[in-house]
Amino acid sequence: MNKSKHHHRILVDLIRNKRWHYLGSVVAVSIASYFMFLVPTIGQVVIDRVITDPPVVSDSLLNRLIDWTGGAETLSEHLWWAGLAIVLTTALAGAFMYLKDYLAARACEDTVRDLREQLFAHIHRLSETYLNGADSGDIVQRCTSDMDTLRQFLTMQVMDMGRTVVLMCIVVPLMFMVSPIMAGVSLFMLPIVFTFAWVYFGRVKGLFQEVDEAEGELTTIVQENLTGIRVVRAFARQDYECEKFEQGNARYRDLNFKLIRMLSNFWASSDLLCLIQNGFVLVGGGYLASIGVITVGTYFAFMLYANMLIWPIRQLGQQLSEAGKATVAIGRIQEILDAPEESTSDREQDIPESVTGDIEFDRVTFGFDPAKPVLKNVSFQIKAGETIAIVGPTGAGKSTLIQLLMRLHDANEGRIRLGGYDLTEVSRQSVRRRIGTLLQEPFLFSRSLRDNIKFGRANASDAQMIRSTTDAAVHHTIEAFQQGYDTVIGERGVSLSGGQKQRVTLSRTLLREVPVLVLDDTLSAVDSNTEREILKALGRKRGEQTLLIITHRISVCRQADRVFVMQDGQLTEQGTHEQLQQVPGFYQQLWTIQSGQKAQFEADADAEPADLHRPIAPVG
Ligand SMILES: Nc1ncnc2c1ncn2[C@@H]1O[C@H](COP(=O)(O)OP(=O)(O)OP(=O)(O)O)[C@@H](O)[C@H]1O
Repeated sequence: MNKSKHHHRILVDLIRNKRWHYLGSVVAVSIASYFMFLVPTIGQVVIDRVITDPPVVSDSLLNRLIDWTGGAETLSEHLWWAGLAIVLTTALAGAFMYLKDYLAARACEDTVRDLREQLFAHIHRLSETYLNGADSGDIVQRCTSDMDTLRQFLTMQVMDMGRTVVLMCIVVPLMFMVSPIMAGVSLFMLPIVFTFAWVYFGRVKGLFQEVDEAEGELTTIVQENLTGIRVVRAFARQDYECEKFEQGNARYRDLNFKLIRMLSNFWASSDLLCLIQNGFVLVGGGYLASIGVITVGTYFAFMLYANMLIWPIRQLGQQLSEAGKATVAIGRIQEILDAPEESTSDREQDIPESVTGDIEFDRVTFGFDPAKPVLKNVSFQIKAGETIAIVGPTGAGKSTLIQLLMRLHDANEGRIRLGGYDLTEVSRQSVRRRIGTLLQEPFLFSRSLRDNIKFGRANASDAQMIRSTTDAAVHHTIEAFQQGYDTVIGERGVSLSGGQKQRVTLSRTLLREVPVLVLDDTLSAVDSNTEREILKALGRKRGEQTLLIITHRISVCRQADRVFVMQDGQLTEQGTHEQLQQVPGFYQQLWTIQSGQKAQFEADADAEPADLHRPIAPVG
């Protein structure tokens, strides 16, 4: 399908939901336009009947109204009636314009809100593969600045364009009915003004885009510097980053300056064109009135009609050519909406709350690129309540194994079962609700500690929350904060240390009381005392939950019922710590290195403290 047609269809679908509001605003603007047309007409009739000598009488509705109220004499005695009529008609035009603005704003804002919600919900359903490859800054830009471009287009430009078109459709035929020759004089510059604006803005469009891109680049620099400010400081690269920002900033200023210059040229030249049009009406109409082709009243009315149309037409040229910007924005939004969601099937049901923590991998093979498997024919069974430590070199596939268990991806081959349920036959959401995970990188929201901890179980009581923070060895730390659990933590929890963040996220996971708990290298960021406390707390729950701990530490493996060794996507060893340390292989090597390091550390610790201050013997 033609891409831009596809984009327009999305817009049409959204607008269709609010069609009555849009229709109402079109009706309102039509009525307002008619009243706006009526104002000069009242002036025209008054001039022709009361001021002109001899009076000019036509068969119009207004003339008949004057006759009905007592004729021109009565009107000249009560000229304020005409003034009042003009005020009332203007007020009615204003009221209908207000109604049109109200209905249109409601419709447009609702349309954009619907689209925003649709987009946000879709982002939550996007596939893991898409999210892994996506640039989050770009997605944020599409959800905010592109959405705003679209909002402005719908709420302002479309409405103004619609108003101009309706005005033209109503006023132009009426002008021709009043005086075809004056209509010709008043309108002949209109196509020129429109074309000038259209062509000019078509040419400036590229510059608009350049300004947008320069602004985007500047935003990216600021965003990156804020996120990575500690790295910049650590490498003492502030000057370099400031210089980079200055370059981008200067480019942005230069482009904006160029744009403003070009726009000033446009406004000045188009003003001139519009004034030439007014001049034609002034001179041409005056001449036609002087030779009696039109009445003085008609001359007066057309001076106002011409002004009513020429300025909006100038804007219309600009708006139409700028509509391209909105088309680009909706195209970019549509690209996200078209991105693949996590797959679901009709057979999927929710896994029951009471599911046990038995896990089975049955000849599972998986690769992000199926041609290059990351997990190769992995099989194992874990009984509910077992504690399993998973070790292996970096990149062996340990985290990927957990991602498959959580159905972030589906296996290319083989079956994975949780509590006997084949994961492909149950909904992803329900699987994730039954597994508590602690990721390598702790993430906290910029909310209070209470909100963060209760994130996975909003209805938990404070007592339950405190039990989980105590288990995670962080309760006393939180209590020491001035506002305790109500302490609001900065973006990504910057006011907490790495270990504290890790423990808060652990308490958040512990609070969920799920049959399976996964710690993905979580303990590496805490000191050995905290590790011991956490393991002790987890030990108290031993047998209640299946616990999978990805780790590099033998001290953790010793506490596990079994140890799995992953190497190059395969499960190469499994058994208890005691069994595996006897078998030559990866685990034995790990144990040898770490127990050797421990022995060395203990020997150093036992050494005479004076040794540290022993004078260094001269070399040679
Ligand atoms: N999203 C992804 N897309 C493509 N390849 C990936 C992706 N995530 C991981 N990989 C690759 O899959 C392999 C296994 O990665 P995984 O994160 O499972 O290793 P790991 O054993 O957990 O390593 P570590 O101990 O360093 O965390 C690696 O070669 C990695 O490069």
